[in-house]
Amino acid sequence: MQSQNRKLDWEQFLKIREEALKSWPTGQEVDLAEAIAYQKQIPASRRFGQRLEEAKKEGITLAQPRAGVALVHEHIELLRFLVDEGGADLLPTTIDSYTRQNRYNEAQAGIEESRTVGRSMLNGFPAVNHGLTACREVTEAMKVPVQVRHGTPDARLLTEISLAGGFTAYEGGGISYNIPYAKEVPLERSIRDWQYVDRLVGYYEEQGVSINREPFGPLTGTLVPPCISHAVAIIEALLAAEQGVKSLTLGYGQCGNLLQDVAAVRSLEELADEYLERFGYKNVVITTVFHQWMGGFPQDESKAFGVISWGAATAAMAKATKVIVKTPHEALGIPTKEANAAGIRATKQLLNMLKDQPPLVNNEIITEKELIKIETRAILERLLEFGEGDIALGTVRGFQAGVIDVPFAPSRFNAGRLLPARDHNGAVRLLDFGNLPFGEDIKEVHREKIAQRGKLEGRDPSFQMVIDDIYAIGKGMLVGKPR
Ligand SMILES: CCC[C@H]1O[C@@H](n2cnc3c(N)ncnc32)[C@H](O)[C@@H]1O
Repeated sequence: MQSQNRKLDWEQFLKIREEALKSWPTGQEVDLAEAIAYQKQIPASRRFGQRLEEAKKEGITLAQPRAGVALVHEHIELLRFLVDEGGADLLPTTIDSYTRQNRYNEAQAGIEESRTVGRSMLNGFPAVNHGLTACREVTEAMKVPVQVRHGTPDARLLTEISLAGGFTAYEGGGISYNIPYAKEVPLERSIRDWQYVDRLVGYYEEQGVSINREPFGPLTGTLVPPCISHAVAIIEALLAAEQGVKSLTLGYGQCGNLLQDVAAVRSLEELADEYLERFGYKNVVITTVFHQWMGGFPQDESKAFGVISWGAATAAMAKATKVIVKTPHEALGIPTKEANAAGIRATKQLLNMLKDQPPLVNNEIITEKELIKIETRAILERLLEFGEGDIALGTVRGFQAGVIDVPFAPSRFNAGRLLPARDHNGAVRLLDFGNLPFGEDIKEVHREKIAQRGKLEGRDPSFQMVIDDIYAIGKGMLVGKPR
C-alpha cells in the first residue's frame, strides 16, 4: 500500500500491535498502561531527553559509547564500568544482529552458548529474548540515562519491550535502519513499520512520558556527503513528528575536514528547525549528535586514539549536543570494556578542554553551511514534488529515481550511483552526482574542487580517488593521495 506521512489511527495501531506482540513470547509481557506508569516513575536523572536538553542549554557536548553483550548481568557490569571508569555521560544498549533481523531463535541460541562458554557470543544485548523485566533490571541499575541502539528494519516488538523496559531513548528510522542495513526490505515496509515505532512514542508523549528519538545519521558511514545524511535525517524527523514525537536528536557522521563537519552540524539543526516549522510541527526539541569517524580505522591503538580525539574535538567545536564514541579496538571488532572506557576518557579529555572555548565560526564555515543547505533543500524539494507534497510517498519514489541515493548502501532499493571523493582539503565532494537534482552551479563547485586535487596530485579525478579515500584514514591519512 502506498506510503503516506499521516498519523497512524489509534485503532489501526492497536490491530497491528496485536500481531507485533505475538512475534515472540516476551511480547505478551507488555501491558501499555503498566508500561506508561512504570516510565512515569523513572527519575529525571535517568531521562535521556531531559539530559540532552540540559546539555544544549549549557552548550556542552555529552559523550556516549556503543556497548552491548549477550547476558544481563555482564551487560549491567559493562555499562557500569563505562560510567565509572570511562566517564560516559549517556549510555547505550547496543542490540545484537540476530535481534535486528527478528531472528529470535538464533538470539536464544546465542544466549545459551554465552552461558556455556562464559563470554558473549552475541555482538549485542538481545533485549527481545531477555524481555522487559531484564530490561528494567538493566535500566534501574544505571545512574545515567540509557538508549537502545540497533539497526532493525522491523523494530516494532523491540520498541514495545524497550520502552516498557525503561529505556528513555531509541535510535533508528525507516530509511536509516533499512537502506544501510538490509538488501531486500522495501522502503514502503520499513517506513510503515517505523511509523508504528514513532506512533508508539507519540502515544507515550501524549500520556506525559517523553521518549527521545534519534534517526541514524551516518548511514553507511563511508564518505556520505552531508546533504545525503541531512536529507534522510530531515525526512525521518518529519515522519516522527507526524506521529507525535517531540524529542528528536538528529545525527551526522564525521567526514574529517573540520570546516565541513562544523558546517554540517550547524546546518543540520537549522534545516530541521526550518522544515519542522514549515510543516507545522510545534514544540519539537531538536538536539544533534556527531558520530566519530565511522569508516575504516587504523589497527595501531595510538593512531586510533588520534582518530577518536579528532572526532571529539570536532564535535566540541561544532557544539554538537552529544558525540558517539569509538574505541581503539575499532579495527579489531567488539571492544573490551577497558578499550571502550579508554575511548570515552580520551573523548572527554578533549570535550573538557574545548568546552570553555567559543564555537568555531569563519567565512569558510558559513559558505560551506550555505552549500550544504542548498544541496539538502534541492533533494528534499524534489522528493516533495515526487510525493505531491507527501514526504513519505516522495521518499519511496525518490529512491526509485535516484534523486536521493546513499553511497555504498547494500539495499537493492537504493540507486547506488553516487561517487563521493575528497577534495584537496579533505572535504567530501561528489565525483559522480548520479541522479541528484543539483543545478549546474552546485555541480561546478564539486568538479572544481576535485579537479584542483587532481592537479595537485598529478592525476585525473577517477574512481581510484574514491578507493584511496576509503582506505586513507586506516592508513594514517585523511586524503587518499597516491604514494
Ligand atoms: C553503526 C554502528 C557501528 C559501530 O558500532 C560498534 N559496535 C557494534 N556493536 C558493538 C558492541 N556490542 N559494543 C561496542 N561497540 C559496538 C562497532 O564497533 C562500530 O564502531
